[in-house]
Amino acid sequence: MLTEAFLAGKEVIDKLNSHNHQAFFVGGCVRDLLLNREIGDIDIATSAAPKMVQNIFDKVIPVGIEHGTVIVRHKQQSFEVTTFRVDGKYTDQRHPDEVTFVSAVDKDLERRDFTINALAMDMNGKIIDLFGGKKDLQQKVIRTVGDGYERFTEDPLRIIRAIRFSGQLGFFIDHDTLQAMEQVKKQIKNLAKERITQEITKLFAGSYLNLGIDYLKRTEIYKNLPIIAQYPGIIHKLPKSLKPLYSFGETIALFHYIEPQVPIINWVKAWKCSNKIKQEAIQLIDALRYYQEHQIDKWLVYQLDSVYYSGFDRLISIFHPEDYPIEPTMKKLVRELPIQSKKDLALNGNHLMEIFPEAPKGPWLKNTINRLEKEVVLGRIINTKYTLKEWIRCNPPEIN
Ligand SMILES: Nc1ccn([C@@H]2O[C@H](COP(=O)(O)OP(=O)(O)OP(=O)(O)O)[C@@H](O)[C@H]2O)c(=O)n1
Ligand SMILES: [Mg+2]
Repeated sequence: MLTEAFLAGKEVIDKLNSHNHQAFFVGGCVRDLLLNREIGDIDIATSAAPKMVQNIFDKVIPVGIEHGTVIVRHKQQSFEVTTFRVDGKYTDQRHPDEVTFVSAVDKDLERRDFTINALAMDMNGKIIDLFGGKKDLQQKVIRTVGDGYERFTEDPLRIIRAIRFSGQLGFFIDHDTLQAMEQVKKQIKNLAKERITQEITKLFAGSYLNLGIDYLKRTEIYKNLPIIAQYPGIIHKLPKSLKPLYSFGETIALFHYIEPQVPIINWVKAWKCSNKIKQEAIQLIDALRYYQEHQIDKWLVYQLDSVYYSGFDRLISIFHPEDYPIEPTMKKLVRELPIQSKKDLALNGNHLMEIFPEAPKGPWLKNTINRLEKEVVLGRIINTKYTLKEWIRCNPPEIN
């Protein structure tokens, strides 16, 4: 079934064709269409040079003209349109030193990583399959296009991509391909860390991640990954049957929970993660630790940002499978919370200073508010000025 995005993509291809240019769907979108999987981004390869593409369409964003790539906006969708190309040598293993644009799709497909990613499809749904990609899709095999050693030295990220695809699709890696991966694996160290993080994020979100992790172990490719290279025991401590984790913050929390010796901040720095991922990992770990001592309660759901509830539940499924799923309980508890934040407390710092007029300002103010907050959230005291004042009189703060 062609999605709306595909139908809009067909119109882009149709328009290029009507200007006498060849154009095809290529890469992951063709693979995923044939596998009946949800389609991510749609890539189009064309014989038209980037300048021509810019002339043909109204809305074109020149994201990587030097590599022949522009983004065409059509019907509110984005299409990465790339001119057929043959890459030159890769001195930095990331950007080819030169890109030669060619007029045929064959050469373009030849430079791609795996047979299952080297399929092209024209606007009538006719597939161009020069390397047995369809057969490999049927047989569930990941195999390089041509010589594996060459493909992996061109871009060693492809080694991790092979493992990522096995974890996403449940495919086995062809024997020669696997050998070539082992030959080139040391070069993974030279890759930009963000690129590795992107692929490993997709691996851990894969439905068959245990297969991918098995490959990481068997090939010892994990010895070339940030942090894991220095703590090789970590990978072996991973639970045997993991469930997919949909964000890298969850994955960091998983690793930190099984190996607390490595601080979260070290993961974040070594894997070049965003602040958002860092916050997510910290919140999830705090919640897991609290859960270990107290189980689920209102304080846990109050402290944990609700966007992380399902991630927390996924970690519970790993570490406390008998308690899974816990998200419904969390959602029920959050609806019953007496307050949503500190601001809702019936007493604030100014009130506290009125109660203790002699006391100087200091950390005691914040500490007292925090204690009140927890008592109220846990339902041990009612959130009224009177009861909070009474509680303070019975539990006078240490003024500091
Ligand atoms: N190191 C790489 C990265 C990409 N490609 C080619 O570029 C296509 C698009 O790359 P990308 O979007 O990164 O991967 P997809 O295969 O599309 O997977 P996803 O669904 O995750 O986007 C791939 O299918 C593959 O043909 C490649 O040959 N070598
Ligand atoms: Mg893609």
